[in-house]
Amino acid sequence: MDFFLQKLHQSSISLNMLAIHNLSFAYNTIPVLKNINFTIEPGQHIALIGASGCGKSTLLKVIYGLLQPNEGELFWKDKKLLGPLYNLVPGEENMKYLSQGFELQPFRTVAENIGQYLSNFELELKQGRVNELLEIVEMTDFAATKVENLSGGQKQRVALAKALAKKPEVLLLDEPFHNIDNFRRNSLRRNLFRYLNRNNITSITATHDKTDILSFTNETIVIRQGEIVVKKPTQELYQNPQDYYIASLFGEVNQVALSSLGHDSPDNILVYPHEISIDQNSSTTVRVKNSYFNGSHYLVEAVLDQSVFFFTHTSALKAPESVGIHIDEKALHRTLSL
Ligand SMILES: Nc1ncnc2c1ncn2[C@@H]1O[C@H](COP(=O)(O)OP(=O)(O)OP(=O)(O)O)[C@@H](O)[C@H]1O
Repeated sequence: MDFFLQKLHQSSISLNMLAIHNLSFAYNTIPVLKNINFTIEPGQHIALIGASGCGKSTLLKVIYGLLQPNEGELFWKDKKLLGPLYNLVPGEENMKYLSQGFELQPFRTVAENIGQYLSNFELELKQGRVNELLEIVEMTDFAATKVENLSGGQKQRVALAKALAKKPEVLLLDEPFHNIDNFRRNSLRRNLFRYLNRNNITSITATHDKTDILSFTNETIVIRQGEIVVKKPTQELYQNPQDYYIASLFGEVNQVALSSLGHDSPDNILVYPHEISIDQNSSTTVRVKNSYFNGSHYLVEAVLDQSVFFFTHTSALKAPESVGIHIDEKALHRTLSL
C-alpha cells in the first residue's frame, strides 16, 4: 500500500475525502505550486483565494488531472489519482472542472450542450435531467438557442449546467460567476450551492469575489506565490486574518498602528472599513480626502497619521474636513502577527 495512504489508515482521519500530500508543480522549470498539503471532507465547499498568478487555476487543473504534478500524491476516497500521464482521457472520472474558458460547442443548442455526455438510452430521463439543469442555471428560455448566440454570462451558465450534468462527486470551479451580472449572480449562487448540498457534492471554488466565499464556503484556503498560507473555516478567517495579504483578499482593509489611536503599544491592527464610525468626541481624528458612493453607503478615503485610511459612512464627507473616529472593540484585538 502507498506510504501516505498507509499513514492515513493508521491515523484517525477518514479516508472518505480528498487528500493532497506534498504536491509540487512547475511549468517547465518555473515552480508554481510548492509542497501543497490539505484534506477536504466530502460535501464541503472550499474557497481558493490568492492574488492573481498565485497558482489557483494550476492547482485546480492538477487536482482534476489535466496537469501532472512533479511531486506529491492525490487521493479521492481511497483511490490514488494518477494524473494525465496515466489516464487515457485527461480528467478524473468523478470530478468536473469548470475552466475560465467555457469549452462549449457553439453550433449546438443550449440543451444539446448540457446533455452532450448524457446517455441517449432513455431519452425521457435525459430530457428531465436537462430541464432540471436548465432551471438551476436559469436558462430554460434558451434551451433551443445556439450557444454561439449567447452572451458571455449565458455561456458561463450553460457551462456550469454541463459540468453538473453527469453528477460529479467533486466540482472544481474557476471564477464560476465572473461574467455573470449581479442580478443573476446571487440567485445562481444560491441555486448552485443548494443543489450541491442536496447532492453532497464537494466543491472547490477559485475566486476573487468575497461574496462567493463568505456565504457559501465552509473553509477557505489562501495561496501566496504557490504555497498554502492558511486553511481555516471561512468566517473565522475573515474575523481573524493573520496578515494584511489575507485580509485584503476579502476587500478593503486598513492596517493601523495602535499608537496612532493613542494606545501605548507597538502593535498594528487590521480594521475593516465598516468597523469604523464617526465620533465627534473622539480624540482620534482623520482628514477626509474623498467619498465614493457605494450604493448602501459611502466609502470615505481619509488620512490618519499620514497613512491612507478607509471607512464607511451613510453620507458623503467633504475634503478636507477633519472628523473624529471610533473603532470597534473587536478590531482593536485584531493584532497583526509579526
Ligand atoms: N501554460 C502555462 N505555461 C507557463 N506558465 C503558466 C501557464 N499557465 C499559467 N502559468 C503561470 O503560472 C502562474 C500561476 O498561474 P495560475 O493561472 O494558476 O494563477 P491564478 O492564481 O489562477 O491567477 P488568476 O487569479 O489571475 O486566474 C502564473 O505565474 C502564470 O503566469
